[in-house]
Parts: sequence; C-alpha cells; structure tokens
Amino acid sequence: MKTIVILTGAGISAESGLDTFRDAGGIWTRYPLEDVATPEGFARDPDLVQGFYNARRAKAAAARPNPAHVALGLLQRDWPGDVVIVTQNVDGLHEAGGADRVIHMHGELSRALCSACGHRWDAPENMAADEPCPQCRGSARPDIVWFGEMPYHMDRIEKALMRADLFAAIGTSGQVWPAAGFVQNARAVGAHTVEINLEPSEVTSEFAESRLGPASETVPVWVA
Ligand SMILES: CC(C)NC(=O)[C@H](Cc1c[nH]c2ccccc12)NC(=O)[C@H](CCCC/N=C(/NCCC(=O)O)S[C@H]1O[C@H](COP(=O)(O)OP(=O)(O)OC[C@H]2O[C@@H](n3cnc4c(N)ncnc43)[C@H](O)[C@@H]2O)[C@@H](O)[C@H]1O)NC(=O)OCc1ccccc1
Ligand SMILES: [Zn+2]
Repeated sequence: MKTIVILTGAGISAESGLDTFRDAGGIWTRYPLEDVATPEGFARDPDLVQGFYNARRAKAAAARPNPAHVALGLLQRDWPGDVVIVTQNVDGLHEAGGADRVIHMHGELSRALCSACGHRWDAPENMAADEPCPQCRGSARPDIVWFGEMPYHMDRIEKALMRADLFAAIGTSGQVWPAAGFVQNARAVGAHTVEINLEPSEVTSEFAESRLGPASETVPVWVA
C-alpha cells in the first residue's frame, strides 16, 4: 500500500493563532534568531531565551488544532498504507488534531532537555534561566533544535522519504535546511510531490503540483 510522507511548517498552525517566522510580523522579524534560537544565544543570555520560549509555550498550550490538523489526523487513522507526518513545528497541534505518529524534527515546546546529561522531561510552564536538571542538577534548556544543531530523527525521516510514493509539504517557506531539501529526496525515488501553501515557497519549482490557499481550506480538500 502507498506510503505518504507529509512535511509541515508554521503555516499549518497560523490559523490556530500561532505566529509564523518569516511572514509580515513573523517571529524572526521581532526576535533576531541569532539571539533566541542558537546555542550561542542561549549561552549569552539564557534569561532572554527561556523567556522567549516560555511565552511561546503558553501560547501553544492555549491554541486549538484547526481543520488542517484534524484532516491529517483522520488521514493517518484511515489511510490503509503508512502516513508519516514530519513537522518543523514545536507546538503539539498535530497530536491535538488526532495524529498519533508525529516526528518533531525541531523538537517540542512541551519538553525540556539537560545540556549536561541529555535527560528529557516535561517542561514546566515557565523555565528559569538556571532551570536545574532533576537528574543531575545540570542546566536545562528547551528541547528545541536551534540553528547549527543537528535536527532530530534524521535517520527515520530519510528512511521514510526513501519509500515515499507521495510527498506533501504544507505551510512551509522552504528556507530552512535540511527540511527544504526533502522534496528532492522524494523526487529521487519517483514520489509524486505536492506543495500546499498560502503562496509559492522558495522551492515551489521542485514540486510537481502546487495548491495555494489557507491550509484550513486546502488540506481537508486535498485529503478528501
Ligand atoms: C536560515 C537558513 C538559511 N539556515 C539553515 O537552513 C540552517 C543551515 C544553514 C546555515 N547556513 C546556511 C546557508 C545555506 C543553507 C543552509 C544553511 N539550518 C540549520 O541550522 C539546521 C537546523 C535548523 C532548525 C532551526 N530551528 C527551527 N525551529 C526551532 C526553533 C523554534 O521554533 O524556535 S527552524 C524554524 O524555521 C523554519 C522555517 O519556518 P516555516 O515553518 O517554513 O515558517 P515560515 O514562517 O518560514 O513560513 C511559513 C509558510 O507558511 C505559509 N503560510 C502562512 N499562513 C498560512 C496558512 N494559513 N495556510 C497555509 N500556508 C500558510 C507562508 O506563505 C510561508 O510560506 C522551520 O524549520 C522552523 O522550525 N541544522 C543543520 O543544518 O545542522 C547541520 C545538518 C545538516 C544536514 C543534516 C544534518 C545536520
Ligand atoms: Zn542532567
């Protein structure tokens, strides 16, 4: 039975009230990513970084899944073959929308990570600049992949792309790697490729098909 691999980005959560990064008023237009989303920025000012993620954690916790998340949850439940959802998003809206197998390649706001021993646990609502690791008292950070760091689960993602029959990218601008390159991996194994986005992305030309519009409208139609 056919394997579907779906990559999602901030655009799929925009209609749930969560900011995207590069659109007008986007996160990176308000916070320099070097300061809040790099290990160097965290070393320089952990208070600033923890504050940045505490605010996003609270917003994500209050957000509700939209029809795009729900449609993908139903697709994963009902499709006779395998539906692999790979998200760049750090919110939990795919799971809230009914998906139970989601690969968070850039981490999750709801998790904390110890920089010393690698222990992971459910993040408290507000992490302090000197948040201790419950296991070794080392310093804790949000369990988020920052720029310059290796994304999570790359082996599982590459294996899924190798057996993809259909690859879809939803709500992503295609400006951040290695995620922006997944369409090439999928095409290399002969998968059909479709981009579903509000507007053409940096890598639209790589896709065989492009569907434009808000995800809450385009995704349920695409799934149906
Ligand atoms: C800026 C970019 C050039 N930099 C990179 O790509 C770097 C590598 C790099 C450095 N210099 C380079 C020079 C050239 C090429 C690459 C590089 N990448 C890395 O550092 C990565 C790590 C990157 C991860 C950083 N962390 C994130 N997030 C977690 C943090 C946090 O969340 O705070 S990245 C973050 O931005 C990325 C982009 O965001 P999008 O989700 O696409 O959102 P964006 O706002 O950009 O776009 C929204 C889209 O939605 C659309 N939209 C809006 N509303 C809707 C709507 N309603 N419906 C539908 N669509 C909609 C819009 O039209 C738009 O197109 C996402 O990945 C997101 O997770 N690590 C790595 O490379 O390690 C080595 C390596 C390499 C290979 C293999 C292994 C290891
Ligand atoms: Zn520890």
